[in-house]
Amino acid sequence: MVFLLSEILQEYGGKMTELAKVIQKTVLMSLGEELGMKYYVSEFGNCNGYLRINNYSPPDSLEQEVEGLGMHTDMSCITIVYQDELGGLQVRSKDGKWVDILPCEGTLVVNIGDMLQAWSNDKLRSSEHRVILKKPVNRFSLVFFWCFEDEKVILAPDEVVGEENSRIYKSFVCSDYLNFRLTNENGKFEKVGFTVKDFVGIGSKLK
Ligand SMILES: O=C(O)CCC(=O)C(=O)O
Ligand SMILES: [Fe+2]
Repeated sequence: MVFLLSEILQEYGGKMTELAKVIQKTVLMSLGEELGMKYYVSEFGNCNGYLRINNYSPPDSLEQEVEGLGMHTDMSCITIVYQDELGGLQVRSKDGKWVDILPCEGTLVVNIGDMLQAWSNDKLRSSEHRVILKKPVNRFSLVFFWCFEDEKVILAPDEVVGEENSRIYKSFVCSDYLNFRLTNENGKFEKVGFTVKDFVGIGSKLK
């Protein structure tokens, strides 16, 4: 059984890695074809994938809205999400409204994460999202996080910032941001809403 599971993970993980690479390249090309080709390997060539299986227990009561996962941003470059047929994934719009991402057979959802937001100097935006539990049954999702290597120093290249724009983020080490989000009270986004902009945004009052 363990053997079988590891085989499945290996097979699935390999496919997801291939898919993540294609999506990552496509997203970078949206910033400019030449730029995408140039940085896809040099900057994103050592990315790693992490697969998470989420199993949400049914809520005790459905009288009020129950959050299975509170509002957050992903710490990845990109995230690929498969949610089961129950739905419940929501993304926050620019004006702060929650928009349902309805499940659709054969469809995966792709989020931009904080690392890509910082690397692209906000040209690509990390989505604020959450999960609402709507039915009295377990909900499952499979989430594949495509991330920079821990030791990577993240700094938007001058070409990405653009001549007329100013740089929004100081350079930072990937694992320092992960630690900030995972261990520091300030970084617990669902509590205080601090994200990569608060961590290394130029002009951030945090430090
Ligand atoms: O369960 C979902 O649909 C999304 C989960 C999610 O956003 C996450 O694991 O970061
Ligand atoms: Fe997420």
